[in-house]
Amino acid sequence: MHNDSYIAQLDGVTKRYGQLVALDGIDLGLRRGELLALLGPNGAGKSTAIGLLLGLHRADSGSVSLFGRDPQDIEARRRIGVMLQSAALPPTLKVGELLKLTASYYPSPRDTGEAAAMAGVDDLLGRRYAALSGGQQRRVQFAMALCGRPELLFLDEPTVGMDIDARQKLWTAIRQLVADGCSVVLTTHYLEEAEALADRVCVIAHGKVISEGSVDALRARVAYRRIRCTTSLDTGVVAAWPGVAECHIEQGRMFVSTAQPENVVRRLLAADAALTDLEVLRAGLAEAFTELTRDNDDVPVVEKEAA
Ligand SMILES: Nc1ncnc2c1ncn2[C@@H]1O[C@H](COP(=O)(O)OP(=O)(O)OP(=O)(O)O)[C@@H](O)[C@H]1O
Repeated sequence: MHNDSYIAQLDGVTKRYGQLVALDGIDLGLRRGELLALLGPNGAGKSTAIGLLLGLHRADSGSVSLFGRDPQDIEARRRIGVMLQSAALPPTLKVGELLKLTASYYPSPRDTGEAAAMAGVDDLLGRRYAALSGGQQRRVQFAMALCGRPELLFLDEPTVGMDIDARQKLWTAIRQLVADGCSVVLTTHYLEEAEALADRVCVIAHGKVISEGSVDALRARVAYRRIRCTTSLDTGVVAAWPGVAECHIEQGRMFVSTAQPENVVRRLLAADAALTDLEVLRAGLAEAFTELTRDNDDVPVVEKEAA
């Protein structure tokens, strides 16, 4: 059902490409001022969801709205900034020219120098876009997304190809934008990115939302804890203990996954009096994601009846 508190919404949306059902009656809403991360395996439907909200595709059924309007409405489109996975940009233009051109499409654009500084590309303004590295091009695309002073930013895998420093700087810029009231829809395969930035996470698999909530709420759905320690015990022996789901050695330390951490810790200490560096860790988003999507693997996406 349409909800006025959402600034972007998919309401019972189905989208097919031929017989392939990319989105299967999906409901998705974004509230003003929040950063919503869309997670999901390859082909889950994340980019299709964004494409519908941008008016690039039309839904086969259900309704799509952007600021309460049709996403193809120019009034709605002027309020957004977009960074898609692939951008075909005129190769001969310099970065400064690209930013000026982008800003010219908007009624009250951001100063291009400010957009460039926010994206960390102020030293690239005189360079030809086509001659930049992949990571530099991504940062320029981010600067372009900021040119219109957007109220809502769509970032589709924004940090792919960026080095650690560039990624950290982009995260800082995104946090600042959200602190200033900008809403963000982010897709990412880097779970630490969602963990670092998202107010809310929506896990999509096979065109459906399979889980939704805060990072903490998703983590809490995972019963397992991770025990980490330095021990001479054999992984095969520990793996066979009751309640142990998995056991391996990483960089000289043993990692044990278990839903019964107290019992396993007692047994570890009893079995190895020389055990050190003991830590019990809660599950990360990575474990939650793996657990959530595991049951959805290998489900065919093709609808039984042709559209
Ligand atoms: N233009 C298209 N024509 C045909 N099929 C498409 C098209 N675009 C997407 N699909 C299919 O729709 C499904 C959803 O694709 P989509 O790109 O939305 O997934 P995604 O979650 O963004 O994946 P990724 O993480 O790989 O980017 C996939 O099975 C994909 O092959």
